[in-house]
Amino acid sequence: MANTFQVDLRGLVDLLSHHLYSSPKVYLRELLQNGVDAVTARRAVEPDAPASVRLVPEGGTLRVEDSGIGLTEAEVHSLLATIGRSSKRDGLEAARAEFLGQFGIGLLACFVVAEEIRVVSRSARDAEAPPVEWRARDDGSYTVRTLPEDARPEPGTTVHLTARPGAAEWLATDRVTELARHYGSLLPYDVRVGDTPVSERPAVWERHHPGPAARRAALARHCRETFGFTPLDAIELDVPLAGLRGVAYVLPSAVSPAQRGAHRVHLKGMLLTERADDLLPEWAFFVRCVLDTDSLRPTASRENLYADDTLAAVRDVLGTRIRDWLSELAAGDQERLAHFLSVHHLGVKSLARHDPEMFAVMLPWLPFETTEGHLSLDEYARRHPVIHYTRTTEEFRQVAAIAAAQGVGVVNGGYTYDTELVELLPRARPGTAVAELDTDTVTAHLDPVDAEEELALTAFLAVARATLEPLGCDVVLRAFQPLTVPALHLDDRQARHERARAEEAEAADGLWAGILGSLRDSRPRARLVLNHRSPLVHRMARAESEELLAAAVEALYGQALLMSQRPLRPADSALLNRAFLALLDWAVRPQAPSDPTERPAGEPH
Ligand SMILES: Nc1ncnc2c1ncn2[C@@H]1O[C@H](COP(=O)(O)OP(=O)(O)OP(=O)(O)O)[C@@H](O)[C@H]1O
Repeated sequence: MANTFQVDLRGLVDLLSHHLYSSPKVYLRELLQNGVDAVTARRAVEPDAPASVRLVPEGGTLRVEDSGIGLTEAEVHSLLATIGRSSKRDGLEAARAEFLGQFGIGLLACFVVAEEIRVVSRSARDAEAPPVEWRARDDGSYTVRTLPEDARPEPGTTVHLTARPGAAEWLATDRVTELARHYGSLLPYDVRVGDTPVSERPAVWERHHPGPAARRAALARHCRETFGFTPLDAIELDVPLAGLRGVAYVLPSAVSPAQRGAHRVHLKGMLLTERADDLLPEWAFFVRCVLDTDSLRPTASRENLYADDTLAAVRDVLGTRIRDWLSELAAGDQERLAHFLSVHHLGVKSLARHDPEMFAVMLPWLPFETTEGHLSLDEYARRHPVIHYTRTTEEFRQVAAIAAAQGVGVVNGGYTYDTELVELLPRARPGTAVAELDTDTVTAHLDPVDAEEELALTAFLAVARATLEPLGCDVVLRAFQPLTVPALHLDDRQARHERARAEEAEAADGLWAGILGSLRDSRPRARLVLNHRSPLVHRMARAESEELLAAAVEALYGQALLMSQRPLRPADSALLNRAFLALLDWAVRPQAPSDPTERPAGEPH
């Protein structure tokens, strides 16, 4: 046997009125919306009918009067008293699109602030129908009665709210005015609180301005009032197919790409949400939009947009519009573009990753850190047949100065998106070559040292190799600029990764240790490149004490490691400590006394 659900009315009313919405303030939006929809419905059959919604707050009560379609007694029973029933859903899709409401639950939001809702209505459709009164309490009970003719002579509806204890502030004049302006500033009808108009139509983007400069100033003012910042620029949005108009304001300072924009969306004039975060593609995080549309659908709480195909299509169109604006800047107003990029290059880079056309358009303008300063990749490609890049900033810092001194240009790919973009370059600019900079490339660009000269340093090199062997570091001799750098520590990311893996496996167990032992020699190793042009290296090579030499080599290794800005392993820190103390000791150690009778100071006679 099929049964039907039992509904606990009190629980349902509580759920819909208290838990669906994020704040009590939405009660006012629901009332405004019902009034506006009722006027729309009446004008559909009676185009010249008055179109007004008036809110009258008075000592803990609020009255909302509209000149809309009104209701008959039968409609009151069917529409007001049936949760989930809506007159706005029954018609054709096209007629439905005219209304703001659709779910049949909006009126219940009033129970957040009121303990009783009283509706007095008179139908515009049926001239014979008397006024009717519906009184509902938050326990789910209601009464209906007809009223005498003069209780409401004109068609339309009046909703009376009586504040629940503790909620009177929501019905106070100031609050009602503030909320009515907040939600209703773009509504198409005459909306007033008392006698004060709420509407600010036409919207700033629909107004006529004497010239482009005046228009720009008006938009900037609007942005300050709406969002509290002066925009870098205003991108006008006009998508007739989606019945959408508005503005995207460009933020004057950089924001994190992860922070999704909070956009203001009006639906047929009514403010739907101030926090729409799905309206634009992710990369467009550098703008804040305000717009009015009649095609997007709200969620039931009406505080966000329903993620349907229309929203996806609108997102694409708005993304294209912002992209076109960027291309227009690149083609016509490079000063403004440069200013924009100095703040938002990260957003544009993010966009360029997935948009080859945008990448090509922006290539002459997007800045990258290179060994020759901040340059565009186009400029850089003109100077260097091969664009070398590092994947991390740390690698860049390590080799940049040295590579630059040898004439090898390097781009720092360590910043967000940069490696990805450099790797895309050959596609956007066929004929350019890019290559990741590795230790072999760097070493290959350092001048080899004459065999004879190297031979003269054999003893020194042997001590250096023996000293650094336990640290897994090879020693090679090269000649390079600048002279002030005595040694260079080179260590590929990949090499480090391999080594860490091998060390880990080695520590694991006997079987692995055996297998890996046979591979030990093939492990990639770090490299200390000694600079044959460095006077310091030569002085070290002449040191007579092997003990001093070993300490000096360790110090050189430690200094090169510090210069590479890489995190130190415990063994490296220990070595630095040891080398520093050894050199200190050497420096302050008393020289061998020339006169055997001379005693070091402080020693007792
Ligand atoms: N001021 C009004 N004038 C005429 N009819 C009204 C008025 N307010 C409400 N109604 C009728 O009551 C029905 C239910 O209203 P309610 O606000 O609960 O839902 P809705 O507006 O249809 O949809 P939503 O839940 O999306 O707001 C409406 O569909 C409408 O037919």
